[in-house]
Order: sequence, then C-alpha cells, then structure tokens
Amino acid sequence: MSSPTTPSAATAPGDAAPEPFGARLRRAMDTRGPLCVGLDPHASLLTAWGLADDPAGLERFAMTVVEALADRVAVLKPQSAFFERFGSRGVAVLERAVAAAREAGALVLMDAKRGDIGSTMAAYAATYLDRDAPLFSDAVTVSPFLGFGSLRPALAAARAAGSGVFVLALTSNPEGAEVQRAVTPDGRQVAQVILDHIAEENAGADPLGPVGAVVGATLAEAGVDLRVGGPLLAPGVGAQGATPEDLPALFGPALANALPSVSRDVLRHGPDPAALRNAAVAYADRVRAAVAGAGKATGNPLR
Ligand SMILES: O=C(O)c1cc(=O)[nH]c(=O)n1[C@@H]1O[C@H](COP(=O)(O)O)[C@@H](O)[C@H]1O
Repeated sequence: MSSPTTPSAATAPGDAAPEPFGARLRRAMDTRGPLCVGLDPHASLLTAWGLADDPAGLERFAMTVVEALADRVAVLKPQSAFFERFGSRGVAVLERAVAAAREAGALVLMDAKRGDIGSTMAAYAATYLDRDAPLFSDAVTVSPFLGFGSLRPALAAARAAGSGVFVLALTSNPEGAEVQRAVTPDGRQVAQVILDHIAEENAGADPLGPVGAVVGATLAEAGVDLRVGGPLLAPGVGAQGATPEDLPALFGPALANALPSVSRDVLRHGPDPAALRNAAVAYADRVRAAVAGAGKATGNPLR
C-alpha cells in the first residue's frame, strides 16, 4: 500500500470499452494491498475530530479521509446512510467525496445495501452504476433478500459500466444468521444459494468476476463454499472484533480474494492525515502478512 497508483481509471487510453471491475480491483489489491477502508462519518467521530455534526463538519471529515487515503488504499467504502441523514446537503457531500476519491485513484465501493423488486432495482442501478450519474461508483453493495433474480438490473448495469456489485451473503452481525443460515428445501443454506448464484455470474471471468460477496470477518467459520470467482468483502475487522489474523481460517482456499474492510478502527485516528495513513498502512501490512503466512503454511501461493 505504499506506491500511489491509479487503479480506478475504468477506461484504458484509446479503448472505448470500460476495463472490467474485477481486473481493476485485482490490480488495486495487488499494488496497494488488499484493504478497504470505510468512510463512515458517525456523529461521535465528527465530535471526536472537533467537528460540528452538520453538513460542513461532514464535508471536512469526508474530504480529510479522501485526501489522506484515496491515493493509497485499494478501496474506499462510503456508507451512504451517514451522508443521507443530512438530506440533500449530505448527499451533495457524498457526490463530491466519491468524485474526489476516484480522481485520487481509489476504487469507490458505495455501501448502500440496496434491494427491491427488479423494476425499482433498475432505478438503484441508474443511481450508482450509470457512468453519467452524480453518484456513479466503481461498485455498490446490494441485498439479495428479495430473491437473487431481483438484482438482475444491477448486475447488467455493472457489466455495462465496468463496475461491480457486492451481494450480501453472510453478514458480520450476529442477527444475520437466522436468515442467512436457514436451510432451503434442497438442503443448502440461504447463504450458499446466494454464493452459488454469484459463482454462476462470475463463471469464466479472470482474474475476478464483477460480482462480489459480503462475508463478515467476524464469523467463527464459513460453513459454505466461498469460491465464487469474485471478491469477498469482509467487513467487521476492528471495531466489531475481527482481526486480519482471523482471515486465513475463515476464508481458506478463497483467501486471495478476500478484501477486509475497516471503518471506525482507522477513522478514530483522525483528523491527523498522517495518523489516518499510518493506521490504514498498518492494517494493509497485517493483511498482507496474514495472506502470505497462510500461503507458506499450505504451500499454496494463494493467488
Ligand atoms: O456491506 C458492508 O459493508 C457491511 C456488511 C456487513 O456484513 N457488516 C458491516 O459492518 N458492513 C458495513 O461495514 C462497516 C463496518 O464499520 P466498522 O465496524 O466501523 O468497521 C459499516 O459501514 C457497516 O454498514
């Protein structure tokens, strides 16, 4: 995570077709380190940073994080709710933060967790995955609990734009299990059904498909097959108790595609940009070491 690079550029010079998200993400993870930092402007963090809990404080917070980290972390993940709570002025800050982060070379994963019937999903897709939309992002989180098929408009829009979609599968919160671990009539867990759909979407993609899964780093065990051919966003590192060292046991043969995500445990180091950077670099280094250590232990290069 040392050398500032520009993996977010979706279109290669002289090439009209956008470069697929999976290729851009793989490059970003390899060059910058496999880490996502969440941009979650909690009211308590604004206060701790000496900022007012208002749109001006929000803008200062968001831009400080973007300026400190977007030229070196692989992925920045703004959590939309923390911006939406300020209404249109908060959404305007989100637009500026997304544009500035992409400009600085980070891939922006919009954490919006959208999910609805297909025709409404198409509007969400237009919001985040249309290249001309004010909130256009490199990827967006979506919820499959109205049925995986309801996500089709987002999956199609992502492919067309060279963007990605991260589908909730096994979330980091303990309450998720009652739905996600439920067993379907064919004997699979709901989470496995979702993961199987994702794998189908990514079939044949190299190095990574555009459809990721969200798998909480807090889980004691996976209990499902995580080899979906796409990235595995792993929130829950830091404030929710998971560590980079937990990742090899949880992800097993899918470890190379894991993208751990940390929000509060990096953000609490602000507003000093150097302290924010050091916290992110330390996490990226620990993830790299955990992945490399697992590769040595198994004789598998985990690539
Ligand atoms: O999709 C997510 O990012 C997500 C999925 C999940 O299972 N658990 C989870 O915590 N998240 C998000 O990841 C972030 C975690 O923040 P911290 O606990 O502060 O690191 C929040 O923005 C959550 O909304």
